[in-house]
Amino acid sequence: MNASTAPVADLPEPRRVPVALGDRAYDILIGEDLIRRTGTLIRPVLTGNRVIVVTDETVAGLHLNTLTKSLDAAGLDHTAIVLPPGESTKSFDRYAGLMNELLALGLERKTTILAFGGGVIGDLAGFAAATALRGIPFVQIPTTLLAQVDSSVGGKTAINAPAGKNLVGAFYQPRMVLADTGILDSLPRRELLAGYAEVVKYGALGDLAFFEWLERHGATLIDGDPIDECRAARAEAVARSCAAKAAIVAQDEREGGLRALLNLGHTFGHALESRLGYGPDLLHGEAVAMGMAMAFSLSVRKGLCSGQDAERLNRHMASVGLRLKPTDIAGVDWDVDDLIKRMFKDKKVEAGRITFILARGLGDAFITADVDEADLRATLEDALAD
Ligand SMILES: NC(=O)c1ccc[n+]([C@@H]2O[C@H](COP(=O)([O-])OP(=O)(O)OC[C@H]3O[C@@H](n4cnc5c(N)ncnc54)[C@H](O)[C@@H]3O)[C@@H](O)[C@H]2O)c1
Ligand SMILES: O=C(O)C(=O)C[C@@H](O)[C@H](O)[C@H](O)COP(=O)(O)O
Ligand SMILES: [Zn+2]
Repeated sequence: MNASTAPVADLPEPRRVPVALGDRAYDILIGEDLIRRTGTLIRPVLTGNRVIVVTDETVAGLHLNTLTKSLDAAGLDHTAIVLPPGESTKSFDRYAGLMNELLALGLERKTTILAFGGGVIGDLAGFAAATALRGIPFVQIPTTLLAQVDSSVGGKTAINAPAGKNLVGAFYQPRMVLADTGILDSLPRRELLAGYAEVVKYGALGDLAFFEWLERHGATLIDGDPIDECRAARAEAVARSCAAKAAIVAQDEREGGLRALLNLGHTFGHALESRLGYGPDLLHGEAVAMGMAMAFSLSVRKGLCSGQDAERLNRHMASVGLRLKPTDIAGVDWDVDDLIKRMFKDKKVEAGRITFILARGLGDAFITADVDEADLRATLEDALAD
């Protein structure tokens, strides 16, 4: 019997990846058909009987009914707040609107927020949970590949500011993460690809064997053919990515050092996103792919990494359809000085120096502030050349 029609009682146990954070520890549950079981699965981490689902219009249209049925079946009292989809929802205005709606619903300290959507919903609803009544519990139910492999794990919550990406936020851990890999079937290819960039990031930053696995299975994972292999590859990629992220977060929850490795590609990528005003022309994951290409290019320029490794990374990303250069986006007048200014808004700037994540090779990234402006400028000029 196909898993999606099997009685809930007959469904296999999800895989569990623990995030070992002492009194803030939690599990990431990964598998198919978890949305249908949400009520039962989250029960052990709820402190009360009431949940408020925060989601976006697209996810609500496709999947909210399945989720609310499972909450009903578990006897939970629930309400949903539905926001517009897209990066522009991670804004001061939407945050204020969401907080007012939550407060109007009369939430209490034992009310749990369920962040049901991609990284935008997870980051915004997580920040709302961190700040409502000085912190109420929340559960991440990520529905994009990007959110399942990255944003739902580790407790970074934030909104964007005109000055830069994720500049207003909090470290605030969820009580549980429920990653239903079957829900990725409805995700558009462009969004899958954007999430795939963050998957490649784990291989590129610290796990050459995982990168090699992605070279073999990436196309199947994205294109869904054959379907059984695709499902297995998606579940494996989510589990390996979550395990990689959990291992780093458990050692450095608040990015005192090591965690900055997870920012590979982001110092460049965030500057590109902010230049485009967080609009639909450049998704976060797409910016990360371009940013990783630039980070490796800078590493090669500094004589740290072989050109072959940088080419191999780019070849793999291009082979699945990821764009590698900002100039692949039509109609943007890029400016090197403007991008450098934006890079100085990065949260990793220390004593006026940008911190970079560079690489000695595939699977061997490291953190450094030792970059000359001339090398940075030349890297950006190269990336912006046609
Ligand atoms: N907190 C972190 O550690 C962290 C990590 C990585 C990225 N992020 C943030 O995550 C955000 C990007 O997240 P994203 O890529 O998930 O984008 P997103 O939340 O905008 O979702 C992408 C699109 O897919 C739609 N969608 C979601 N699930 C769907 C489904 N199952 N079927 C069909 N459509 C679906 C959404 O409505 C949206 O239009 C960025 O703001 C980024 O900064 C945060
Ligand atoms: O979890 C982390 O740490 C990351 O850096 C993951 C990134 O993929 C993510 O985009 C994160 O939001 C970027 O962090 P920021 O601190 O640069 O905003
Ligand atoms: Zn990211």
